[in-house]
Amino acid sequence: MNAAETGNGPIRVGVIGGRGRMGSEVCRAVEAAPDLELAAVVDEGDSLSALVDAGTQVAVDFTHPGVVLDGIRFCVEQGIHAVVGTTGLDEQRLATIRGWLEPHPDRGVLIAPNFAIGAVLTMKFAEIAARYFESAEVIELHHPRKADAPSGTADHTARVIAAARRSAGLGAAPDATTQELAGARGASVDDVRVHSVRLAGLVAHQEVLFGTEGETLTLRHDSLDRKSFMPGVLLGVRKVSDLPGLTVGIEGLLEL
Ligand SMILES: NC(=O)c1ccc[n+]([C@@H]2O[C@H](COP(=O)([O-])OP(=O)(O)OC[C@H]3O[C@@H](n4cnc5c(N)ncnc54)[C@H](O)[C@@H]3O)[C@@H](O)[C@H]2O)c1
Ligand SMILES: O=C(O)C1=N[C@H](C(=O)O)CCC1
Repeated sequence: MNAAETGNGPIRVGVIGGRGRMGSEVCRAVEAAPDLELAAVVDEGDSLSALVDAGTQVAVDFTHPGVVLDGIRFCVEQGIHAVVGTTGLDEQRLATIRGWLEPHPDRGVLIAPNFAIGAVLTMKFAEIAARYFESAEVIELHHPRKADAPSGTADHTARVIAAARRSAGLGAAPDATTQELAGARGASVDDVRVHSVRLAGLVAHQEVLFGTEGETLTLRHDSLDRKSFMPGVLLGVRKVSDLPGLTVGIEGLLEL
């Protein structure tokens, strides 16, 4: 059987970054699922060929923005479907992945900035709300060992809001700031301000603030434990072989 086919038995899953915070949680979740089998665990210093040697059908990647493309390319070339949670994959990098997939129409790569159902819903609600408010800003709050800022989720949320504002014909949000200490107004992602907090004790949290004359709306999501990401990751592992090509986000799998 081609590795890209998952067949009827348990799906053989390999985890890239399997000794990290997310990767080790994924290993536990896969081991606890009767329809999945943990075939390989790969981390820094290990060869990706261990995935092939172990007959991996679906690889899950939670590594680092600096190395994630290597794992995805390896999987596509070796006929292994990939479920990717690692952040830092901008439009240019997504285009590169689409290029790798072109000669391999049977392979699936699913990339999601956030696998937690509440975070996915927050982004959906933000998309709905965006057209009704003059102002929108995003605050993301994470543990201090996080490598990237802003978070992939905040970046995605800001872009979703910006697109909804554009299609509703909204211009720039009101802001009279002319004098600013560098960074005081956060980063501008597609003209939406994004603020990053790094605080010991946190896991992954986000607030989306909307405001207009006389009212505000705040959407808040909290991942209090990395277990919150596991149902989404396992859903991706089970579905990715039915999703040839590149899929971004799990909202389509949840039928939102
Ligand atoms: N999509 C989501 O729902 C979601 C949720 C949480 C975290 N993340 C993202 O997942 C990524 C990992 O987060 P984390 O908190 O688990 O980080 P972490 O630092 O705890 O884990 C990363 C692991 O990758 C390993 N690694 C580094 N280079 C490697 C290589 N070349 N080959 C194999 N393994 C390698 C590291 O040794 C480490 O064990 C980050 O980009 C983070 O933003 C996404
Ligand atoms: O802990 C992290 O790192 C997280 N990264 C993702 C992001 O950047 O949005 C998802 C939430 C947790």
